[in-house]
Amino acid sequence: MRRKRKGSESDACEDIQGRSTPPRDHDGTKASNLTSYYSLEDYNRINKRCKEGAGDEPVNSFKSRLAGVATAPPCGASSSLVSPGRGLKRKIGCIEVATQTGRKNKIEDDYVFGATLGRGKFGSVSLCTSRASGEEFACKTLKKGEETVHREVEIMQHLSGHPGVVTLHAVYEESECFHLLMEFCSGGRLIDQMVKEGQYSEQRAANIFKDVMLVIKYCHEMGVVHRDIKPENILLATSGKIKLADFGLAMRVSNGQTLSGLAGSPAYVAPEVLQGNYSEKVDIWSAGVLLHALLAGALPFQGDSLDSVFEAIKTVKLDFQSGIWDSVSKPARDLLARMLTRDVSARITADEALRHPWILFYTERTLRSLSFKSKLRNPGQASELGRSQAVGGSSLIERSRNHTVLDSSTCKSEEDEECEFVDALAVAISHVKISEPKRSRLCSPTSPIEEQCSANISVSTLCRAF
Ligand SMILES: Nc1ncnc2c1ncn2[C@@H]1O[C@H](COP(=O)(O)OP(=O)(O)OP(=O)(O)O)[C@@H](O)[C@H]1O
Repeated sequence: MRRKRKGSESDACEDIQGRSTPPRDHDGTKASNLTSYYSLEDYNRINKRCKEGAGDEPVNSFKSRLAGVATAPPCGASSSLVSPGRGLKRKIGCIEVATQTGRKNKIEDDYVFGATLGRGKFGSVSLCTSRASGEEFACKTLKKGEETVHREVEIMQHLSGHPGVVTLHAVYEESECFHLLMEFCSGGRLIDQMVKEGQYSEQRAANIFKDVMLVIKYCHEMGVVHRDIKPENILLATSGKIKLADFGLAMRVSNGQTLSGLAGSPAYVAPEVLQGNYSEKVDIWSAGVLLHALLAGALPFQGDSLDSVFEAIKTVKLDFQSGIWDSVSKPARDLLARMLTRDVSARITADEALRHPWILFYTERTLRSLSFKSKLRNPGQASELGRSQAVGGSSLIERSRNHTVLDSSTCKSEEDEECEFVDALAVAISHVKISEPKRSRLCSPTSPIEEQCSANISVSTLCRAF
């Protein structure tokens, strides 16, 4: 499975058993113990090694790398567990012509390498510029020998074309490595924006979240479970639109098939992953953690060590009724509760999340359609009306918190279609049942998590949280 990360295995072993201070990131800055510094595979492998004692098997042996490998069905007929020696060439047979073109050339013949954009577990990502067109790309260089490399390439190719997925343009093969030439996302990572900006307004959170759910829905429809949804893996295009990246842990599944094996990032991992048998719903849980972070400015499940984070994921009862949640609308909290439920069958699907009243209310299409109708009706008043609707939008949610329906007399005309539409939406939202999570969905209740009681989440809290 995944390669050994920074630091030695023995350091990590001590660290996991009694760590109170977070490890240092590759650039020397202190990383939070909730960053995804250790992947679950690292944890699984290190824990196993801690139990078995050092020296049982070489760290990078195939078996040790498989310690965290999901026993998912293979990625298409061509991706069954072939011997690594057969390499990408065999796999590339299922990859479209466009990505094969580079294989004949050396990447340096076609592109000039620039600054390093980031480093991950598998390798580094650099900016590179096309010699022919001057166009910029991101190039991920991966050392050979990892089965996941093949899977990542194949899945990226399988998903390429969707506006929410980082496009894979070409793959160059060298004796030691593969270069994945991808679209360059100049806006950086969502996590960095979140740390900088802190808590998001509901409207902003809903718009980002909707795009995330659209791409998750697409992945699931395409039979792909990402397994590592987190803001570190959500990049921003120049346009500001989100792009899902890093398919290194993604797996293809066919209808009804389940996955097993520890995979993901600790703070975002679904409880059923820790239990060992799971489905695409794990992406919904992780997206719920992301939504929590956007709205509250902090992660829902925290702890001083990986074990305590996992314990929180399995047992903490989230309390959306007080503290910071007083200033968050009930529909938003309702959506969160439906995503962060431990009862997998009760957890909503990506499609259901996209049809949730909170998303419908806040997202661009709804607001744009209102404003468009206004323009058609009364061009002179269009912008004014658009403004008042946008303002009315937040008060509407505000009112729905108190189960009050927008009073149509506040609008200019009773027959005004926009008012009817807004009212209908208000009714829908005010009828959203914000039920307490069912007892059966919860593990033994513990005290509500601390950050939910803190109304003022500062950037420093965020830095710690992430
Ligand atoms: N298309 C891209 N455009 C711009 N930057 C990118 C792009 N792809 C990756 N990066 C940068 O490189 C970093 C590492 O990339 P990526 O997450 O794909 O690698 P990885 O080895 O799989 O990482 P991880 O350790 O998180 O699993 C990203 O966090 C991001 O900062």
